Amino acid sequence: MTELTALRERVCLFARSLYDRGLTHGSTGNISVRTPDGGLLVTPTGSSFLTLDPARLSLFDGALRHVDGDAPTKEMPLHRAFYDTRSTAGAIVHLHAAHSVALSMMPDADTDDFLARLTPYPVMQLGKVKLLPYFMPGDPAIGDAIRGLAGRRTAVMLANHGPVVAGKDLDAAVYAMEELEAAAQLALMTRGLGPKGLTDADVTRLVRTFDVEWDA
Ligand SMILES: O=C(CO)COP(=O)(O)O
Ligand SMILES: [Zn+2]
Repeated sequence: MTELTALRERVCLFARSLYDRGLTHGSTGNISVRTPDGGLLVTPTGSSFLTLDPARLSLFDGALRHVDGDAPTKEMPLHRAFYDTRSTAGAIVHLHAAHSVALSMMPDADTDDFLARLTPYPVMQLGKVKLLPYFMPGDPAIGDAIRGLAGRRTAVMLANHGPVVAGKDLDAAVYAMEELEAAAQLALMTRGLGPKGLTDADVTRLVRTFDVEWDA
């Protein structure tokens, strides 16, 4: 099996797993991943994570021209913006994950630091998550907003829509996305109950120990 064939299957495996756990639904969500030759493998627009066909994923060459497979996600501007501003990005995952979306609509949401610091892994895998305003799905302005962050954030939350996470590879992007959604769920579960979160000293230690990119 070639590296590209294995990557096609891994995209579909993760997509199916995310779908099966209700982390996105219907034909929502999209994934892109760098190919060994510097191109991209992207989930097709209108496709469901339940039934992705590895052979029909959209393939882009190193010059990011569409060369094979179905038409790509309409969120290409968003994916491109992350790759253009974060040289370390090897994969991008976007979902319509319910707890994150619910938290994005709270009137007191912190737009610069979306997730309360309740547990260590979101700090370690996401750093600070920026809450961006609502845009229509597919609006190129989402890409402009991500470019405006100049590569300082690994994850953004699109208000009333869904999270987007960049990772060094597909596994890292998926795991970090799972942390984002789990952290949003914990924030909602403990909302109004005065949970004892991590201290600033705990966060500083995590950032230093795990070499977290921290946009102060
Ligand atoms: O989540 C989505 C839009 O934001 C899904 O769109 P696509 O089917 O074009 O990937
Ligand atoms: Zn979406």
